Parts: sequence; C-alpha cells; structure tokens
Amino acid sequence: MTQINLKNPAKRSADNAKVKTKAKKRYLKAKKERRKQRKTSHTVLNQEPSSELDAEETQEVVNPISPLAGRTSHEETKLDEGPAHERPRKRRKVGINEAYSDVEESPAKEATLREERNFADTLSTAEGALPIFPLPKRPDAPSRSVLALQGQDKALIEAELVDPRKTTSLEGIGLGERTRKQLKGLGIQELFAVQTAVIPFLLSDKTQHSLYLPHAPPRDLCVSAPTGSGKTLAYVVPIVEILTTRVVTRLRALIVLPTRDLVTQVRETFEEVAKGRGLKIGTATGQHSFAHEQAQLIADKSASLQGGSSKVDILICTPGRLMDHLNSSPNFSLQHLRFLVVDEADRLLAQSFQDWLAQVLAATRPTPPIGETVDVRAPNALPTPDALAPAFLHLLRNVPQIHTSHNEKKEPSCQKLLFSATLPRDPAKIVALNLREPKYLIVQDSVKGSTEDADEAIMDVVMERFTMPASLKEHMIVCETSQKPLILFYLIHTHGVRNAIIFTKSAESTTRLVQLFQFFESSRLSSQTSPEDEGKVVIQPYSSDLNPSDRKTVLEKFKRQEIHILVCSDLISRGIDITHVSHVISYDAPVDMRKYVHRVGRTARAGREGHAWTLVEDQEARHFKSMMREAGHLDTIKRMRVHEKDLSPLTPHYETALESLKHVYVRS
Ligand SMILES: Nc1ncnc2c1ncn2[C@@H]1O[C@H](COP(=O)(O)OP(=O)(O)OP(=O)(O)O)[C@@H](O)[C@H]1O
Repeated sequence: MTQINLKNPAKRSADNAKVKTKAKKRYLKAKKERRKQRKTSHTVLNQEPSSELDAEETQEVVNPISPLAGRTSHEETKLDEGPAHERPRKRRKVGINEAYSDVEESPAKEATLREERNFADTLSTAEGALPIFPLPKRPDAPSRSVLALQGQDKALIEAELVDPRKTTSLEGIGLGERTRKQLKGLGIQELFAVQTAVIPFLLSDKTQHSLYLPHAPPRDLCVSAPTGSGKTLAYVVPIVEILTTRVVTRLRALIVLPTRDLVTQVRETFEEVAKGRGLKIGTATGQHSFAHEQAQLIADKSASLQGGSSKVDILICTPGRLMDHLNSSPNFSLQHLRFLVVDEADRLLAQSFQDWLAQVLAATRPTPPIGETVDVRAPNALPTPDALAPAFLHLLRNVPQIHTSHNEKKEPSCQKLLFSATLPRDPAKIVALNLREPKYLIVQDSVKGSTEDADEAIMDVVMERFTMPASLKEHMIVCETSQKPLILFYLIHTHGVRNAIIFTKSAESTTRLVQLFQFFESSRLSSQTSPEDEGKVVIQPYSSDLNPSDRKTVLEKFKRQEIHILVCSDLISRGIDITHVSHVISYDAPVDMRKYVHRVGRTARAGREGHAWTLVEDQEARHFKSMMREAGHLDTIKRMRVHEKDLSPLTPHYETALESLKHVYVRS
C-alpha cells in the first residue's frame, strides 16, 4: 500500500508523483489495449456482410468466443452496469470500452475485464447490438393550414369541391318531365356547376322526395359558390319538384333573405319555375300591413289549431317580419317545414333580428307538452286528419299509448339549406344552425383534382379568400379625394359606360353624387353643338330614402335600360340580379372583402363579361391593397391610371357643377 507523507509536503508531492506514474502506466496500457480493441471492432463494423449468410457467420464466429455466451440478458445488463456501480464517476458520455478504463484491478481481474470488453465488442458488432438512437428531433410547427382548420366543422374540411366549368343537361339528374319543360321554356338549356351538384343531392334519392321523413331525416347542406353562378335555381328547382307532390297546403318551404328586393326577386323565380303546379307562394317583408300579410298567409285564424294553418306552401320573407308572424300570428306554424333556406347566409347569420334563427329552429322542433292537451277522442278535436306533423304527434296526450314502430323517435323533417358567395368561416355561427350531418359544396376555380388543390380550396373558404366570377375584369384607380368625381365622370364618358351600378358609402353620398353628375351633364350638353339629349347619361339614385314603390319603379326602369346608371349604397350590393350590368364602380372603396365580393358580383353574372372599377383615395390605398393581398387577390386587380391632361377638357364642366351644387346646399 502506498504511504502518503503528511508532514513533508515536498515528499508528499514526490510520493504522489510516484503513485500517479504507476497509475498512469496502467492507464496508458489500458488505453493502448482499448485502441487496439476499437480498431478491430471498427474493422468488423465496417465489413458489411455481403449477404445474409455473411451476417449470420459474423454472429456465429463472434458468439462462441464470448465467455458470457449463454448468460441471461439480465446478467449481461448487470455486468455492463458493474464498473459504474463500483465507483462514482464524472458524468460524461462514454463508449462501451471506456466504461472500463478507470478501473484499477489485479491482473486476474484485468483478464476477466478484458474478456468482458471482448464481449462488449461482440455485442456492438453482432446483430442485436446496442441500438444507436437518433437524436431527438423538434417536431415541425403545425402549418398555417392546419392551424386554420383547427376547430372548424369536420364537414367543411371534407367538403365536396365542384369545378365551376362543369355543366350538365337537364336529363338524368332526377328532374321530372314538367320541370324540364318549364326550365327549357325559361331558356335554360343546361345546368350550371352549383346546380349540377345541389339538385342531384336533393333529388337523386327517391326516398327523400317525401314531405315527411321523421325516421330518416335528410342531411343539411351548405353551399359556397361565386356571385351570379345560379344558386337561386339550385334550390328553387328541387323545392318545387318535391312540394308538387303535396295534397294539402301547409307551410313547407321557408326562404329567408336579408332584403325586400331579394324577396321580390326570388318570388319571381319561384313563380316562373312553379307555374302551373298549383303551389301557393307568399311573401312577408313588412311592405304591407301586418293584417294584410296575415290574411295572405293564414287560412284559418278563428280556432286554435295545433297543426297550424297556412294559405301558402312556400313563404319567402325577411327575418324581421318572420319573427312578427311567429310571435303574433295565430296558427302560423313551422312544424310542417320540409325546407328552410337561408340565402346570403353569412349576412343573415351575422344579424340577430331578435335572435330569429334560434326562434325559427325552435319552431321546427317539437316541444314537450305543457298545460292543456287535446283529447283526440272528443268530437272535432282534430280539425283535419293531417293537422299535426309526425314529429309533433306526441303532443296529443290522450292517444292510447300502444307501442308500434311509430313510437320510435321522430325527427323534424326540415332540411336546412345555406347559400352564399361568402360563406361564414366562423364555426360558432354554423354550430348555431344545429345542422344535421351537413354536407358542404364548394364551387371553386382551382379544382384540378389533386388533394393539394382540394385542401387549398377548403383553405380558401376558411381563410375567406372568396372566388370571383371568371369573366370579371377588375381595376383600381388610386387618386386624390378632390379629383374623385371628375375621374368618375371622365371614366364614364371615355369608356361609354351605360348599364352601370355605382356604389357609395351612404345614402347622403349617393344623393350628392347624383346631383353633381346631373349638373355636370347639363353643363357638358349645353356646350355641345349636337342636340342636347344626344349622348346624355341618365343617372338615378337608388337608396333607402326612396319609398318601396319608387324603388321598384327605379329598378324596373334600370332593367329596361331607361336609366343608364344607378347610384346606391350597399342596399343592393347583395343578390340583386340584373343581367345586363356591364360595370360596377365603387366610388367609395369597400372597407371589407365581403362587401367588395358582393358589389363586384352585380356584374359578370351567369358567365357574362363584366368590369369592376374601384376608386381608391390616396390615404385609403394602403388598407385597400392589404385587404386585397390578404384575400390573395392583389395580382388579379390591375391598376388603371388617369392623367391630369386627360381630365382637362372636362374640368370647366366639373367646376360649373361644383358651383351649382354649392348653391343647392347653401339654399337648403
Ligand atoms: N342554368 C342556367 N342557365 C342559364 N342561366 C342561368 C342558369 N342558372 C341561373 N341562370 C341565371 O344566372 C343569373 C344568376 O343567377 P342567381 O341570381 O341565382 O345567382 P347567385 O349565385 O344567386 O348570385 P348572388 O350570389 O349574386 O346572389 C340569373 O339571371 C339566372 O337566371
């Protein structure tokens, strides 16, 4: 045993040196040996077996050498751990050979250790060697699309994509002979993409043609398709087709729209398609007195009828007036509804209108009986045999309870159909509709069939990157605020614009612009040598300031092209279908993308060409461009430039018009 001199530090250090030298020698020897061993194992490792046989041979040659052959894996594990247990060491990464390097033992023990080292080497070379684990990898961050789709309706993610170029003939998609004839009479030779997808979904399964489907209720449908793509006929045609089978008039289809103008327009479409079918169509918009509407809609107000009473099969309405009838019209019932259509769904779902949606949905569902019930055995208890819809029959308490298949749970048969060019992405809004196994149909341009395209299209809906009609040409004109009216007048005259709709930000702005334009026209025409009326542009306001009948007259004149240009606020930016509109001009730039989509959608309808121009004031340019960029639309909208010198011939008339307008405002 080595003595350590505690008294003499110099001697102590010499002793230490001696001890160290011995230990160092042993260490160097062990190291040399290790290196030798490693060299051998490295060569073996690098010698990849040329065949399976080689690999097996390697194992067979190696294993018999090991003195540990035949030991249990448990014993082997213990042995590997041995040195580490014997002496606590600094924590560092060690190779299997290094694990033995710090051990100072007797030659006999060293021989054992050498054998063990050999065994460790065999382990590293043989099959079943200690596995080399790959370094842990940081998982990839979820993509934007994955994040965007989180929390979205599963049905939306699995939406069916429809190519907008797809058309189909009227035959073979479940339409009856009469409907086909009717459509041909309306000039419809083939069905547009959205119709080719929606009509078969609603009609191809004959079992779904029934008016009541309490045991196999139909799936609901959400449709996103560009403006002017024919969404109205997509729901009008199947509703007419299915309701034609009805015998008794009940309120079976309810179409909810955001404005009176749209109610009138959709009513016209229903009347054209349902002509000669005996279906009764009604509207409720508040345009007439409440009593008048009740008289139009309800057949029997005198008695309280559990099954309700209706004079119409189809009711087209605005949500406000619908609420009035639901709350205050006796016998106005939604229990027989087979279809609930929410057109311009995003707009309607965004507005609460006395929580109209929740109330309508509640009215389509049966409620547990409360209070007084009807004794069906009493004479005249049920006014008509089919007064109650199947899902509501349990309300008749005194019916003897005999268990039959009819006691099975009965669902309301109402099928919800949602349509919009800008379907809401907010899942909460969709959830509020309580949709039944909803199916999503998306009419989207980028469909090439690949999964990536499909995902991209769904992402577009989720991210609110809306699809525009393919035949639409879009331009923006960035200008100074003071120049805006003059630039507008210049564009109208140089491009010979007629059949246009100009959008402003308010009714007041509409009135002012129309007056200014009319003064401008007077000045311009008075200066020309040709007869005054030649080349006159007829411009009219269309705003909430007009009463409903005046609005109707203006719209009709515009449709007949007696008025060339309509100036309006966003009152008619949605849904209005005037096929000959060639230009949509946003005199005041829209502040959000939805508004933009619906405004420009008043042109380029049903595959026709159309132009959309947006005047953007200098200070608005940044917001407008970033809005377009976010919507993935900045590349599509082109810049149009108007030079100062082009405006100069019109400047005197513009100045005169400004002067005249000033007088008007001073006087008033
Ligand atoms: N199959 C068809 N063949 C010819 N014209 C059609 C066809 N389907 C619809 N149209 C016409 O296309 C025009 C646009 O239809 P519709 O008003 O239904 O569009 P939309 O998709 O509802 O548009 P928006 O989103 O602006 O309300 C209408 O004039 C309609 O008559």
